[in-house]
Parts: sequence; structure tokens; C-alpha cells
Amino acid sequence: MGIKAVVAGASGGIGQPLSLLLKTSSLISELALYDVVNTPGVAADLSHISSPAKISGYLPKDDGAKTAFKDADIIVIPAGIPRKPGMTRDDLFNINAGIVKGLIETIAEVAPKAYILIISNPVNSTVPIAAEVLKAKGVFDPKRLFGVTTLDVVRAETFVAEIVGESNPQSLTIPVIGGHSGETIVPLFSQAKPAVSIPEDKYADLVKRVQFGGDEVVKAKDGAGSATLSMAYAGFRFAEKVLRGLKGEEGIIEPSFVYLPGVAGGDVIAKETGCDFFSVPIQLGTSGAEKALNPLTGLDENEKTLLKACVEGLKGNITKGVNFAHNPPQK
Ligand SMILES: NC(=O)c1ccc[n+]([C@@H]2O[C@H](COP(=O)([O-])OP(=O)(O)OC[C@H]3O[C@@H](n4cnc5c(N)ncnc54)[C@H](O)[C@@H]3O)[C@@H](O)[C@H]2O)c1
Ligand SMILES: O=C(O)C[C@H](O)C(=O)O
Repeated sequence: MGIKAVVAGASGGIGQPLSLLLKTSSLISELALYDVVNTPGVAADLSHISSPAKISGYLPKDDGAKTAFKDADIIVIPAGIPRKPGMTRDDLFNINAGIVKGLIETIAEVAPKAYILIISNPVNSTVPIAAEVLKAKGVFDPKRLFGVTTLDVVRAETFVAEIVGESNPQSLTIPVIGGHSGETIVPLFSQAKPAVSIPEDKYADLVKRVQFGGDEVVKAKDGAGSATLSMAYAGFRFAEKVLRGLKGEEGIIEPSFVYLPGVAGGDVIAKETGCDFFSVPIQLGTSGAEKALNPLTGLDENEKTLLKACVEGLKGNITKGVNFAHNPPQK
């Protein structure tokens, strides 16, 4: 079976390197690039790469979004504005909520079976918006909608490896749960595999660095945006895992921000946290998010405190997204 992948926001800081990585993937046979600017150029450039994926670029004119998304198997969405120093992810809501809503409406119409991976911030709210739009159109399958939180996992692997002296950070598996912003990000070092021992005097700073790693990059870029290259890597890593699961590979697990009541095993986590949307380790398979693995048993005392703060912040972000989908501001 050939796989058609789409990047929406393909000309941006994340979109371009993400499209490059997807173009090189042997799992993809067709790659459509959609953006409001510059996709013909990005597509022409990537089309010279001698990998199998057939590439095309679309702009809004001539129903470009519909043609780009039509019958896609997987759609990755990094469309929207990024942060500048001093901004929170929630400050992006007013612009990005409408962008994501519009893209999802088109997807619901022309690619209702697509696996949708949302990168656009604030993820804690844009994923609930997407779910509500898909529900309203009668095409919501919770196993096919993912908020991409992989960058938090990638950061946790990197920063923990630095502390414990592991030369290959990728050999570590560290669940990061909750949401994708500040205190809603909860790294679970106690569940690292192989086990790691974080010195007590380093724990608080390590947690903060994972939670606020995005700010580190925003500050360093000094007004030129937020993480793009590490995000492209993380988005590609997650997309490849989804595709490998679809192809029947077993044992693929990666955290993602999903609608818990719609994923096997998710109900109990939703009840315990009071949050319907939450990032937990997800077992990926031939139908997408096959199982939510419960990370809440065996949390240590520090992690229980982090979880409490996470839930307090996350609930408001989710409600804001759901309300926006039902009552978008009039233009
Ligand atoms: N989930 C995460 O971990 C994570 C990590 C980094 C960045 N982000 C978020 O990803 C988003 C993109 O970041 P970036 O650095 O690539 O920004 P960018 O400004 O460089 O690129 C965004 C692209 O989206 C395009 N776009 C805008 N409206 C569109 C629409 N309606 N349809 C299609 N494309 C549209 C723009 O033209 C632009 O090319 C931001 O919201 C950022 O906060 C998320
Ligand atoms: O920090 C940001 O605004 C971008 C992204 O969410 C990140 O974690 O790097």
C-alpha cells in the first residue's frame, strides 16, 4: 500500500526540514506540501532528491488545500505562528486556533480517514479544537488524532543523558506525560528505561529544563522564532513511528497527546486526572493509537506534585480549545 503524506505549513521553519526528512523516508510514496506561501519552490527543491516519494506543492488558490489533503493517509500540521521572547504558547491561541480549525475542516471533508499529527501551538488547546471539529463533522476517530509532544521526550532523553553520562541519549526511554507547555509537561524519570539515578540536587533544575526547554530556544533565537530543527526531528520521529505501526510493526510506543476516552485503556487515566486530553505513552498499531499505557501507577512523591500542577493548568487549556470550536469569535 502506498502512503500519501501531507505537511500543512510546509514552507515554515519546521515545515521545510520536516518535509525534507519525510521526503527521504522509504515509508512514503507521495508527499504533498501545503502552505499559504512558497510551496512551489520548496517542492521543486525537494523534488530533485532521489528518494521514491513523489512530491507536489500547493497554495490556497484553486482549492489547493483540498487537492493537497485529498485521500491523505497522514497529515502533519506545523502551520501557525511561533513564539517570540516574553510570550507563552497560549499567547499564540488567537491566531493559531483559527488556522488549525480551518485546516481540520478541510481534512474532515476530503481526508476523513487521515492520521492527523498536530504540532501547532498551543497543542494543549489546538488538539481539543481539532477533535471538536471532527466530531461536529461526524468523522472523529480518536485513534487517528495526535498532539505531537515528542520534542519533550527528545529533550528529556538529551538532558538526562548529559547528567548521567550516557553517550547515546537515544538508548534511554523516558516517558513525558501531561500537556505541552511549562508546568503541564511532566517528565517521569522514575520510569526511565534503563533506570537512571538523578542526583537529588540536580532534580529540580532538570525538571525545569524539560518543562521550559522551548523557552531556552526562543530566548537564544532572540525574536527569530522557536524550535524548528529539533521539532522537525521530533515530528519526523513520531510520524515514522505512526507509519511503522500502521504497517504492522509491533511494540511501538511513544507518548502523544490524545483524546483518552476514545483510546483503549484511556478511560481510567482520564478519570484519575480529570483531563480528557492528556499525553501518555501510546501503543501504536495498524489502527493508530491502539492503547494508552497508564503511567500513573508508581509515581514518586515529586512526580505526584508535578502531576497536580499539570492538571490544574491543562484543564483550562482544554476547555478553552473546546469552547473555541463551538463558539469561534465572529469575524
Ligand atoms: N508541538 C511542539 O512541540 C512544537 C515545537 C515547536 C514549534 N511548535 C509550533 O509550530 C508552529 C510553527 O512553528 P514554525 O517555527 O514552523 O513557524 P513558521 O512561522 O516558521 O512557519 C509556520 C508556517 O505556517 C504557514 N501557515 C500560516 N497559516 C497557514 C494556513 N492557514 N495554512 C497553511 N500554512 C499556514 C506559514 O506561512 C508558515 O510557513 C508554531 O505554532 C509553533 O509554536 C510546536
Ligand atoms: O517553545 C515553543 O514555543 C515551541 C515549542 O513548543 C517548543 O517546545 O520548543
